[in-house]
Amino acid sequence: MLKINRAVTLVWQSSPFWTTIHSFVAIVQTLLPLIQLYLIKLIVDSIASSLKGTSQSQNFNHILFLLMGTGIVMLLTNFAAVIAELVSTTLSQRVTDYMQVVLYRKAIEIDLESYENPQYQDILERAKWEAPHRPTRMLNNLTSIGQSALSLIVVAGLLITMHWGLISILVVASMPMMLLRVQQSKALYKWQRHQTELERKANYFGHLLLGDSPAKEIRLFNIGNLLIEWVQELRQQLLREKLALITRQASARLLMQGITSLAVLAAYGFMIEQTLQGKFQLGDLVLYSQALQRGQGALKDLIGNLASLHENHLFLADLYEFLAIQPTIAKPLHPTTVPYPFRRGIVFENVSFRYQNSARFALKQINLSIQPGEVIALVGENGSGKTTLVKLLTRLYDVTEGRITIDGIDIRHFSPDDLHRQISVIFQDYTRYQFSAQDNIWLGNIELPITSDRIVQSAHQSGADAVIQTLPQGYNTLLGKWFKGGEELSGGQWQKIALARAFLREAQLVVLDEPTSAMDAKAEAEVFQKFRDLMRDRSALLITHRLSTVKMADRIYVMDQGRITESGTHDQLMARRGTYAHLFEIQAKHYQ
Ligand SMILES: Nc1ncnc2c1ncn2[C@@H]1O[C@H](COP(=O)(O)OP(=O)(O)OP(=O)(O)O)[C@@H](O)[C@H]1O
Repeated sequence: MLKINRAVTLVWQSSPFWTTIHSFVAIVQTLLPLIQLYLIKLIVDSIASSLKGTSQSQNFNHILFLLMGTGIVMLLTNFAAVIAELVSTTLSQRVTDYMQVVLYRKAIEIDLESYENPQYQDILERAKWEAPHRPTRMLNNLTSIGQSALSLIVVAGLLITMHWGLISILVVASMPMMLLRVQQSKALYKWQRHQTELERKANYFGHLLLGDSPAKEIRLFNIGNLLIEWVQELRQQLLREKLALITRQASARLLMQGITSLAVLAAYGFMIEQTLQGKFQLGDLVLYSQALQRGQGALKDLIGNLASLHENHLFLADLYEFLAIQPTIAKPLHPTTVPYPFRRGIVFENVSFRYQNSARFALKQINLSIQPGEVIALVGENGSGKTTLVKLLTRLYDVTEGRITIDGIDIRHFSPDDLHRQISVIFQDYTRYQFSAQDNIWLGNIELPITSDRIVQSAHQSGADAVIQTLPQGYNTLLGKWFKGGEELSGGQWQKIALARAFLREAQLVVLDEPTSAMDAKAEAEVFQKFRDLMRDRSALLITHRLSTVKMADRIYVMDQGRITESGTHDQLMARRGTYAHLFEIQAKHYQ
């Protein structure tokens, strides 16, 4: 019941106006056929009294009047059906749009960790399927249930005047069907839930075959047909299972329908027998058989809608399951403000970290400090834990052991939004927004006006300005190839744009996780010269495999298998003749 309330609330929240109109039209649609039925009864009565011979012309006028009334009701019924369709389309679109926003809002609140969990992906996938249409369907079920129930009450009142047994036969004969439908809804839900991962896999193939980023590899490795074969197998498996289920369900329904039809036939037989015995007039027979027909229709609708309500209610549980996910990265109730400016800076104290579902620690006993104004570099082999360290610093994940502090305060005491305002990060898998060049940079600090001079300034600092100047509409040029008129950039050019976005943030710490890997050597040297100037009063954390860049850092930390194995300036590390010196010499040799 609670879930039904929630569904109706969601529909109401999406549009109170259209929900009211929808309910009003539904009431009108219920009443009209009943009025029509009543008018027919009056017509039959008048004909009967006319046949008895009392005042035929007066009766004829009366019948004509009733007939006109019936015509108007029929017209109104058609009109109401058209309006109902219009209202229903509008309302369901409003609900779909509203539910999308509800989903988006929840998705941006959930921990990053959830995205790496297949179970979460299943919940998200089901919520995506169900959210847009289930609440409207439930509302429609509820209105139809109300309509059928009202029709049934009126029809039952009529049938009882003939014989109480008629309505009882109808109701009892429908019970098995009702139970069957509920049981079938459960089976369908269970099957669909079970299929989520398979369905998601099939969708993944769609992403590979239709997406723009895999398109190059699919052509060059010539694997398109193979992927199509794989997805066809998956789809066939899904179809086979679904067909088996719906065939089983349809056969069971057919059997039940047979039982109900037999009961209705018996009721008709009873009515004919009563009329033949002279207990009822022919008009009564017409009225009662119409009532029985409508009653049967209403009962069928009622059962169908109750079963469907049950089914929608089961499926909505998936949406509620998604909406109930709470971020584990707790926001403090009374957050401390992030110090401005940093005085002592950032310190990692014995930090260890293990990803959920992972047996080994990605970071072990990390001790590291970044003082105000310092440029720190992190170097190390692939998988040594550099990016993980940044994820902890920005609280995309929380440490497993130890703590990270800013000016001695544990970062868990800050609100994540406040922390993110002070730490600007560009990851190696930064986003290429298919928006204008200006928007791409402005998204780094939306608190600034979109026309701010700082956008161009940041673009200068990252080298993006020179790229943007060559574009047809300068800063207004749409980037990427997804939309008409878009200009595609090279990898290095996109990186410059991403860097400008990071610079715009005016954060006290800028973190660049392999920011220049796609840039040419000249561009990289220029960026870092500007970067040093820019960082005069701010701190920076650089992650890079190019050790020529690392030389400029105030302190370098070398990571290996989740641990810091060396630290110091370039000269100190070279003098130490450890891993860093070894790596540096290997790279230097390539340039000689
Ligand atoms: N989401 C994750 N779930 C589980 N393990 C992860 C996850 N992300 C990374 N790891 C593991 O953590 C370790 C450190 O990964 P990380 O991405 O921090 O390395 P990195 O030093 O940044 O590597 P690279 O130089 O290749 O970018 C690796 O062993 C990796 O397999």
